[in-house]
Amino acid sequence: MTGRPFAPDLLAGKRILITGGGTGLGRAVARHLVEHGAQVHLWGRRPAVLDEAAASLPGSVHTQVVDVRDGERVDEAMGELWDEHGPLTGVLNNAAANFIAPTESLSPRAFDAVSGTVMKGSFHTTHGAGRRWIAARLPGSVVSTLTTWVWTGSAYVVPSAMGKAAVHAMTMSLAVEWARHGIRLNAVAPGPIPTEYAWQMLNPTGKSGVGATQADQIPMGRMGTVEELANLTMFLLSDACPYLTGQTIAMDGGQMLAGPGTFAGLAEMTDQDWADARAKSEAATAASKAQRGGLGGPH
Ligand SMILES: CCCCC/C=C/C(=O)SCCNC(=O)CCNC(=O)[C@H](O)C(C)(C)COP(=O)(O)OP(=O)(O)OC[C@H]1O[C@@H](n2cnc3c(N)ncnc32)[C@H](O)[C@@H]1OP(=O)(O)O
Ligand SMILES: NC(=O)C1=CN([C@@H]2O[C@H](COP(=O)(O)OP(=O)(O)OC[C@H]3O[C@@H](n4cnc5c(N)ncnc54)[C@H](OP(=O)(O)O)[C@@H]3O)[C@@H](O)[C@H]2O)C=CC1
Repeated sequence: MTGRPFAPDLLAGKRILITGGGTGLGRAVARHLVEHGAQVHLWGRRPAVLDEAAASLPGSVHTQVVDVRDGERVDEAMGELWDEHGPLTGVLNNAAANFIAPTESLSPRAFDAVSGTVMKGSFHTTHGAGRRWIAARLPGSVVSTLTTWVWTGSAYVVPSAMGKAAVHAMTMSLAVEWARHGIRLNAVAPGPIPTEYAWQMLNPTGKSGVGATQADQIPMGRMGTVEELANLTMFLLSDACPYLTGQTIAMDGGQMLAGPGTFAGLAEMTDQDWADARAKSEAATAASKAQRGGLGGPH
């Protein structure tokens, strides 16, 4: 059980922007931020979705209609937010687009719709906050929600994997460039946490349910939870560890490390299976020893 490891005032005095905060994980994390004392701002493209999300959350929540691919609109909205409410203390780059498709079938617009939302959207938002923090000599914390595909790549979601890898590179690069300004950049890479919109894009039919959206090949035997993601995100957005920067933290129950090129599947073997395996390999060793003459084992 995850519980509530943090004090309710962990984020008191923080003002945090969540892009794509009207649905799914962004909206769920927003609730945890508010419940830990933060003022929260939600961006997305659909006014009704944002309004409904804001109304459902306790505490101080503001919304703006922003397409993060539009750099000029991002800067304008960031200026409005700063002028009306004051400086942000943190940004959560959560907005994303994605769908499964054979890469050879993608049009240029399809590639741009996904990669642009992730890569350009995260850059524009980070840049809009970062240049204001630097000008005002204020610290800041940027957290981006990525995927483990930044290390492994993934077939059939190539524009997303490319966009997320670019934001992983931005995280490492700006962590160094902006460290002297007190601005930190980190990222989280969750394994599957089912949400309505994402599953319509990633597992839309009865035949599309493979590893990435399933629990059966995850060593911990289950999906992640919103509470786990929210706790990790809050830790990174809080003042708990100001020395932490430039890191992308996988939170996937060991999924990425249990690839088909490893022996992870042996978790299915019973005690009898293991006894049989040992007997077979010991027999092979004995046969080998018999051919070694006087040469024994390790000394
Ligand atoms: C499981 C563990 C890891 C999970 C990691 C999760 C990653 C995620 O990011 S899930 C996030 C899912 N959420 C979303 O995608 C929300 C936002 N999505 C959208 O806005 C749409 O679904 C969008 C991605 C299609 C983009 O919409 P929009 O910007 O309005 O673009 P268009 O509808 O005009 O489409 C642009 C272009 O893309 C082509 N296209 C759309 N869908 C598909 C598809 N399924 N397959 C192939 N191509 C597609 C569309 O035809 C357009 O191209 P042109 O025809 O050349 O104009
Ligand atoms: N769910 C999962 O298992 C995992 C998710 N992730 C990541 O977590 C994040 C949230 O995903 P999830 O909640 O599942 O998916 P959702 O589809 O629910 O969230 C995506 C959000 O981004 C917004 N968005 C999309 N395009 C734009 C745009 N151009 N400008 C502004 N906002 C935009 C959408 O709102 P609107 O359409 O109204 O603009 C939506 O609210 C994403 O970054 C995803 O890659 C990572 C690993 C696993």
